[in-house]
Amino acid sequence: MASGPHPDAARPVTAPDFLLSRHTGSLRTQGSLRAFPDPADAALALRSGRCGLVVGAIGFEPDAPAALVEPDIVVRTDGPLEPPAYFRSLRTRARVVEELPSTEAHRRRVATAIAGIRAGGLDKVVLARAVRLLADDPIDPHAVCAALIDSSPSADGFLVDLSPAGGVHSGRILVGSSPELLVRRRGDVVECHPLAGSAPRSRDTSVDQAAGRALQASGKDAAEHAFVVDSLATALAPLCRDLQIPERPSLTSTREMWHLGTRIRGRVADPRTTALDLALAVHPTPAVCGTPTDEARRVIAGLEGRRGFYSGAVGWADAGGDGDWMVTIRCAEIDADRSGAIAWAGGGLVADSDPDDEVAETAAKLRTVLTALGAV
Ligand SMILES: C=C(O[C@@H]1C=C(C(=O)O)C=C[C@H]1O)C(=O)O
Repeated sequence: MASGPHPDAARPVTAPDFLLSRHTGSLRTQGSLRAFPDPADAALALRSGRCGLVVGAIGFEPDAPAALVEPDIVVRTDGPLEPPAYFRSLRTRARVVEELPSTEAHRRRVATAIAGIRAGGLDKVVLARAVRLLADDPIDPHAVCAALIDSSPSADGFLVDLSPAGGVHSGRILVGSSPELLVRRRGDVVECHPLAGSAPRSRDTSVDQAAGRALQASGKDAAEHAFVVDSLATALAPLCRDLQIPERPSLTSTREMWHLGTRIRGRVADPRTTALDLALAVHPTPAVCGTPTDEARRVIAGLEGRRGFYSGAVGWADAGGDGDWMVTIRCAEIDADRSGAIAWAGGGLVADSDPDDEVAETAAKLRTVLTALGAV
C-alpha cells in the first residue's frame, strides 16, 4: 500500500467497521452490541423492536453465515461520505497473482452454461470469476474504500468487517462500490434499481456513446434484464401496493460500465415489513443468480462452488423499517493479515450470449475494484 501518508493527518481512530456511502445518504458505525449470523434472527429482532439498527452483509447462499451486527456507535450523513484526507493520501499497490479460474476456464464454463440454457430448463444464469491479489505493503481497507468512493460518479462505496460471520471470515474486510440498489425503504416508500444487461465503456467518446446505444437496442440484453424485473415484481407483489414498474429499462453508467436499469417504486403494504425483510424476500435476484432461481443456484454451485459474500447484499435497516441494501458486486475481500485480497465479477448469460463478450464484460467489471487496489 502506502506511499507517503498525508504528513499532517494521522490515521483517524474513529475509522468505522461498517460504512455505506450513497448520494442519497450514508451511514458509518463502530462496534457491535450483538452479532446475527442468521439474517432471519436480525430481521426478527428489528421487527420486534428488540434491536434499533442492523448493519452489515449477507451472503449469496441462503445458508451462508451473515456478518450482521447491532452497532454500538452510529453516524448518519445526509449525502455521500467524504473520505478523510489520511485515507485519500494512501496509494494501494496490489497486483493480480492468480485467476480463479483462468480466463480460458471461465470462458469454457460460460460456453457450458450457454449450451445448458439452449438445451432447456434454465433461462438465465449469472457466472462469476475471481482474481487473487497480493501487495508488498499491508493493505489499508479504508484507503481502498476511499479510492472506491472517490472514483464512483455517485460516491458509492461500502466497507464491512466480516468478523461477525466467524470462522474463515474473521478479520476479513469486504470493500466495494456497487451501483445496484437491491432495495431501499424510507417511510412507506420502497424502491429498487435492478441492473442487468451491460457493456464496457470506452475512453473514446464516440465509441463509448455507440456502446451505450447498442446496449439500449440489444434484444439479448433486454431479455436478460426482463428476468430481473419480473422476479422483483413477483417477490414484491405480496409485500407492496401501488407497484410502479417502467415498461422499458433506461441506460445508466459507472465509470467502467453501461448498464440497463429499471427504477421500481411501491409502498409497503404492512409497515412492520422492514428494509431487511424486503431484502431477504427479493434476494438473490436474477441479476446475480438466474431464472429459475433454484436451477440457476445448482448450476452456479456446480461450476463455481460457494461464493460467500460476493453477490449477497450489504446495507442497514432500522427498527422503524427504513434501510438501504446494495447488491454486493464490484467488490473485494481483504485478507485478515492485509497481505492480499480477492476480487470478483460476473455476468448474466442467456441463450444468445457470446462467451468472448462475457469474458470481456467480467474484465471490465473487475476494473472498478482493481483500480482502487492499484492493480491496473
Ligand atoms: C454480477 C455482476 O453484475 C450484475 C450483472 C449484470 C449483467 O449481467 O449485465 C449487471 C449488473 C449486475 O446486476 C458483477 O458485477 O459481478
